[in-house]
Amino acid sequence: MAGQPGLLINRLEAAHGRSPVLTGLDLTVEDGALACVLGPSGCGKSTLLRIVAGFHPATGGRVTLHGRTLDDGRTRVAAERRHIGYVPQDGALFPHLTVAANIGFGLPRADRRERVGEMLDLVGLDGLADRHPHQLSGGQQQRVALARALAPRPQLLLLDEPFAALDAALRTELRTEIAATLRSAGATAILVTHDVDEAFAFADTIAVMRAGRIVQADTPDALYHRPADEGIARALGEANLLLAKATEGYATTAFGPLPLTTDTRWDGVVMLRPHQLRMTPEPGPHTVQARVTAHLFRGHDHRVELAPDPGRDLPEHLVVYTDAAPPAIGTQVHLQAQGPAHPLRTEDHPAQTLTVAP
Ligand SMILES: Nc1ncnc2c1ncn2[C@@H]1O[C@H](COP(=O)(O)OP(=O)(O)OP(=O)(O)O)[C@@H](O)[C@H]1O
Repeated sequence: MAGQPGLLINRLEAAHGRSPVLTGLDLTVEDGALACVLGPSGCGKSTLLRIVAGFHPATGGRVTLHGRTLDDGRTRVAAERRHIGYVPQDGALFPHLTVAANIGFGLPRADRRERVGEMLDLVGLDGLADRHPHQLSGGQQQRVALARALAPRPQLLLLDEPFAALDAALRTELRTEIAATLRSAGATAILVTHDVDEAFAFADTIAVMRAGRIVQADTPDALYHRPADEGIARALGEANLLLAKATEGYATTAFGPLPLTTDTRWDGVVMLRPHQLRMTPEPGPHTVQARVTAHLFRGHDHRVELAPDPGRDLPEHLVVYTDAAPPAIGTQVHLQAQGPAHPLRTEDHPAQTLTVAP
């Protein structure tokens, strides 16, 4: 049932040989939710999925699916008895079997034909049932892999960077399409990726992973606008960090007083995302003068890098995203900030919360 915790992972620990990989990882995925674990290469994402799937043992903690303990570091339910589907990076289809036989593999004979038909329909591959994997495009192969994983009606589907081998355009198309397919099937799924765009396109919940732990899990919107620290802020996108002094109800910055995302009084660093800064030709109240140092057309917008005038407690570079064509490199402009600014812990500025408003 949607809203009920389907998968519960508590204090999970795991190692490869003597090297610890997961060091007390917590994650909850509600039934019917599409969750994404986002983290850099090597942080332990695949290991996490492999433990949930039953291919790798936990050394501590607990993995529970619908109240049933799958692994508590001592006893483990066998992978084939977990009712969990797994789609690896390369799809791993059986090369000598047709598409239909790949999807129907392991299904009870009685409803195999019907279920294969449903799955082909779901992933939009009607008419390709008799082909072999080598006669399919990369995207079609991944759709077959998804259909094969969904065919036995798993309680949970695990996707390990399933779009990594595809080119950029196909990746974008397929991740949106597969998210829609999973939603229409009411599936509960976890996708692991190091690609933030993929996480945004796919997930209801993003869990940011760092060095064997989940450091923050929330909706994409909440994570983007209210990350807990600088590392999480940068994992979700570009960020402008400013020094701020706490004032009643506001943070005083080089851009003047800005409202905060929380009702905390905050002395330290605050974050503004690039779309919260605006370039104007004329100075105005609380504007900061800056010189355009670089710009990049990205199709949907322009990314502009600017060097603010020194001596204002600002970073060397600020980043602005704008729909309008940017001024030439070297042009002096004035920057205006739009709140709310978000208080952020950073390594250099472990900022202090002064008081929390009642
Ligand atoms: N079979 C293995 N034997 C020994 N060490 C391993 C093994 N598999 C993974 N590791 C190590 O465990 C750590 C986590 O690996 P894992 O594959 O889980 O990370 P990941 O976040 O999925 O990385 P990527 O995004 O590159 O796939 C890495 O340091 C890796 O080198």
